[in-house]
Amino acid sequence: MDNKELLQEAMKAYKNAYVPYSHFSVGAALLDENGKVHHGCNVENAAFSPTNCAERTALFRAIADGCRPGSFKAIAVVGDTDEPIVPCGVCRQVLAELGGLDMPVILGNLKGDVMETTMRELLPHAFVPSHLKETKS
Ligand SMILES: O=c1ccn([C@H]2C[C@H](O)[C@@H](CO)O2)c(=O)[nH]1
Ligand SMILES: [Zn+2]
Repeated sequence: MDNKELLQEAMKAYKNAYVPYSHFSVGAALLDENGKVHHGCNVENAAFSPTNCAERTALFRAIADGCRPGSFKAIAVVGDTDEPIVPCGVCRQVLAELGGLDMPVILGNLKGDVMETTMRELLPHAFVPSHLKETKS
């Protein structure tokens, strides 16, 4: 599956976004090592803070379905932004741990603009699980 196809999968998830508060839909498509696509959309809540972004919905869904951290091939994300959408800070932290620092991150918008990057670029000096092992008890 190429970047364009994965962005199209993200567009399918975009249509399922539950966004009664922001009216800002986001879709994500996460490609696993077996070629399966795990879809995610943002799911909002009247209390606001329980809102889950599209990226984390896709990652948590894949983990719940048995995929393991670091095993993903790529994630594509789309939103209705002037430039390709970028993940929020919370999602960057989760993407760094579950996706890994070198996972390709394909960012797009409805106009067809595309930017390909990695978590290493989006979250430099990321706090990752190996840092916890540096604390001796
Ligand atoms: O990369 C992003 C940026 C924002 N959102 C969601 C959170 C909220 O529902 C809405 C507005 O921030 O968009 C995502 O899902 N992914
Ligand atoms: Zn987010």
